[in-house]
Amino acid sequence: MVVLSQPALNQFFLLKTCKPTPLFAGIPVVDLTDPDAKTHIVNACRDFGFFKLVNHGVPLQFMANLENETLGFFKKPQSEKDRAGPPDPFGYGSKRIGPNGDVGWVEYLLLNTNPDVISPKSQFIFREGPQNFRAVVEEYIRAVKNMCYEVLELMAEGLGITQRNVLSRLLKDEKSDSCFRLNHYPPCPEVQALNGRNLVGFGEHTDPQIISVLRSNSTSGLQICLTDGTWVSVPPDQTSFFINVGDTLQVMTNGRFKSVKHRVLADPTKSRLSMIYFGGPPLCEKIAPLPSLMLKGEESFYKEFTWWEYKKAAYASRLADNRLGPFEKSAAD
Ligand SMILES: C=C1C[C@]23C[C@@]1(O)CC[C@H]2[C@@]12CC[C@H](O)[C@@](C)(C(=O)O1)[C@H]2[C@@H]3C(=O)O
Ligand SMILES: O=C(O)CCC(=O)C(=O)O
Ligand SMILES: [Fe+2]
Repeated sequence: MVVLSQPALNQFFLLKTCKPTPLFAGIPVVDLTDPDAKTHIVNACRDFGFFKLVNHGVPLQFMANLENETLGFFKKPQSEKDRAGPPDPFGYGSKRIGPNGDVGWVEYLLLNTNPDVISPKSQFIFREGPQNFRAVVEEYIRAVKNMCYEVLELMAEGLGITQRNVLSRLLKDEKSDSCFRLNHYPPCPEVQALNGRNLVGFGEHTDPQIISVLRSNSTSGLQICLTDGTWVSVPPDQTSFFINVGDTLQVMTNGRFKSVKHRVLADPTKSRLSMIYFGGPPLCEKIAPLPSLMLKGEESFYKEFTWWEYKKAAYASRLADNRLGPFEKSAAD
């Protein structure tokens, strides 16, 4: 990515004045090998929509392999990377996020997670990319998906649902509409001259899917919004995963879990690399509160919709929009 002068930064990127947010020590930590993991998962999803997962069983070597290969891709000349774009929705993108005018200090690759439906653009990326790229992406995704199924099965148990696979089956389905994102936030030395203002790497938003599984290098930048509206910085941990509740899981739990609002700020000196698996249901899946969770007489807070309908609306929205708003039932419904 090119270096921009300060006036150019001011013009092009959404800069916000915000107080420094110290690293937050209260992020819930779930140990996947803990016999009480299911309870901790449910409590964390209820109170934060977010948690850190340790002892997850995904080999650290898979993370390191993917990080190395990905850095190899982002180090290529801009003209070569651009040949893997635009991200419509899959492919290479730089500074522009989504189709509706959002921008950020980030470059990224968006990929489909289903190796059978690998898009021509992804094939191109893997053919032109670093030597081993496709192999390490697939190795990583396979391991993360399996770990994610376990998290969702523990979540169902923790919610008191007897059908353990009620959530995981949606991601295991061969038609699951999941995707994978590799984000690179180059260091931005100009940030230091911004008088306490921050440069947005990836603007505030919630993830539309069921669940997101994030791993980053040791550069901070990720922030989450707590239920009282305060933003806190997540201490990075390159050996762990961070799990986000997505909008779809909020609906499926009838609001018991809330999708977490999050964002990334650019760092003046260090580059951040993150890899995120977004687990979504099949396009035709009806999204509604899980019947096995609903108490007697409890009504859904949401109109019924399919994932395809929600996804279509999401891709017509701006990053910071409240995407679930139009799907909430009003008094008249
Ligand atoms: C501005 C946008 C980018 C996004 C599609 C959208 O119109 C609204 C949701 C955004 C988001 C956030 C989570 C994931 O990073 C993502 C891939 C997704 O599924 O929804 C992005 C979309 C994107 O970058 O295309
Ligand atoms: O890159 C990150 O750390 C988070 C990015 C993110 O929230 C997203 O891609 O949806
Ligand atoms: Fe996100």
